[in-house]
Amino acid sequence: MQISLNTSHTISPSFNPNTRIQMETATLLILCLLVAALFLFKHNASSPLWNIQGPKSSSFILGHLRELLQRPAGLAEFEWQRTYGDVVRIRTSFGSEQLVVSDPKALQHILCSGYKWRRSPVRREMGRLTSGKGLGWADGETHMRHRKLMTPGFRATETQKFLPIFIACAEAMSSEWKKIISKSGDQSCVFDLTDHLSHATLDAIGLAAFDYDFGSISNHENELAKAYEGLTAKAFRAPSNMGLIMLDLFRLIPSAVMEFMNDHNPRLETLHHVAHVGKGVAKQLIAQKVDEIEQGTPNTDIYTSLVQSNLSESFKSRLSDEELVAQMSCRTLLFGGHETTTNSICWAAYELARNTELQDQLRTEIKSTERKIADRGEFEFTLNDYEEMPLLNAICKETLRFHPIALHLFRTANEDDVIPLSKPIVGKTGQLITEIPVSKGTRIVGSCSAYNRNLTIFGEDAHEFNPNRWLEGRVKTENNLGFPYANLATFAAGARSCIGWRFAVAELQTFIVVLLRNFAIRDTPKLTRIRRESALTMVPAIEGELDKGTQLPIRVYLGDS
Ligand code: HEM
Repeated sequence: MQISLNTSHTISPSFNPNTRIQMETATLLILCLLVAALFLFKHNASSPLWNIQGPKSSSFILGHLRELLQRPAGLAEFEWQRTYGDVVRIRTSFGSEQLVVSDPKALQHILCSGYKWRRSPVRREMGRLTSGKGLGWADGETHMRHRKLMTPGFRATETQKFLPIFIACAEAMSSEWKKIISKSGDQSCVFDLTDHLSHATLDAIGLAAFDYDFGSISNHENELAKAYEGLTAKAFRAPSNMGLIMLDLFRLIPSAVMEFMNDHNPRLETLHHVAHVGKGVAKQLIAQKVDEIEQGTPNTDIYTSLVQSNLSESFKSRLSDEELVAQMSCRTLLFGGHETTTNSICWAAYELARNTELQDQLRTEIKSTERKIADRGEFEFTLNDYEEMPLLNAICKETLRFHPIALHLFRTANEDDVIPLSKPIVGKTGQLITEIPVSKGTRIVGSCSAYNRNLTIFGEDAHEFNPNRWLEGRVKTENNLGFPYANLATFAAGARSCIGWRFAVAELQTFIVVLLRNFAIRDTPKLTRIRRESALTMVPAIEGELDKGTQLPIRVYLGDS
């Protein structure tokens, strides 16, 4: 996840107080960075990680940051994993070091250690920028308090209640498509799925999480929906080299200074605007929910559940109004639950569009389940029906394995620790290393994409998209290391694992079912140039057209052929 920190904007010659604040901020920043670089240089001279192997870096200033964050998603990690094993030492800015970890036991140890390993300060700051001081920002005790209050809204029983919303949103998008296709003359149209799905999933999260109707499938005028339009493309994109260095060194700057600089950074105006509009809507919603609860007519949305559990907590454990507002703003629920599902559905559609045989097999499974539902006198799918559809589940699992949209989990050791390994790695001295002692402050990046290609767990063909591995029972799940879904790292694990994973899986299942019962989807020539781009989430883009942002052009036919 990166914030674009392009520094090429021009400074107006006319003096004004804002300009002075910006210049002072820039000077302060440069000074801080110089001191930081000097500190790092001295600090890294004697590293306890000296025996861990990793690639040579061609740049002292940038280390491997470009390979990790500017190349197509996952490629560098796959190469490093193949060459050096499941723990690799890389360089970041000014010779600093970081471990890239895809070893299952090591990841489980780090992610499930309570708060022994913390989210990095820069990632927390991103959480604050996108959602205020909500769950994504909170740490330690505060995080535990936020998480406890939010959990009831995400249980399996709640997810079942959201299914009609997901179906309605997917059907509304399909109706729009049918209208457009019927006017086209040849029974088919090319749709950019990133755009259409983004509207449909925004409506779904709005209704399920807040009982708030963005109505964005048919109407693009809602202020909050407009603020969200293309947010990832506008605010988050692959950072420049300078952006990479600053992101890496920000960890050495006191958080109050970092917050001040970001709050006054005109480049982050889009995020400030979204936060401002989101806060206004959140305040209205809190008042409405409290009112409904007091009248004895509470809704079933996630936010009502949060306000309800908050009211029932002892005063000391309650969230403040500011914290409740933060849960509503973008990252916490809207961001957490919008772009993530949009892109996962896109990747499933991409795979299905390129494999018509698989698509036909799945359509047969959908039709046979529809007959079963009709036989019991009902009309719509339930979570149980999805559960009993082996191919649907295999495709969802394989999509989430092969295309994990949250690529990296950044963590910093909060105390000295020893990381255990599932499989020894060979040290620089040729010795086998079975555990890695690390000191407080050690930084790791957990690689979801590399873990999800682990040959021992997922099979020798782990680098191929093949749903059959799940149908044939070839995936090792018996030693599940705490990952919430299918032994995949896609939703992380432990105290900070994805709170919305059930929601995400049910929404993915629903959109696939509704798409295939209404349409046949097919490849377009541009799909041969698809690139997995690392923005805030892993998004589809077209090689040679990266400046156009996210794109997934798919040909859609009415009916099933
Ligand atoms: C396919 C879809 C999704 C994927 C792959 C995904 C993945 C993740 C991952 C990897 C994390 C941990 C990030 C870290 O610790 O650095 C996370 C956290 C989170 N996710 Fe998701 N997510 C998805 C959908 C959702 C949905 C639908 C919601 C809400 C409706 C949601 C809400 C959250 C929240 C609130 C957190 C922060 C949890 C905490 O810090 O305690 N996510 N997600």
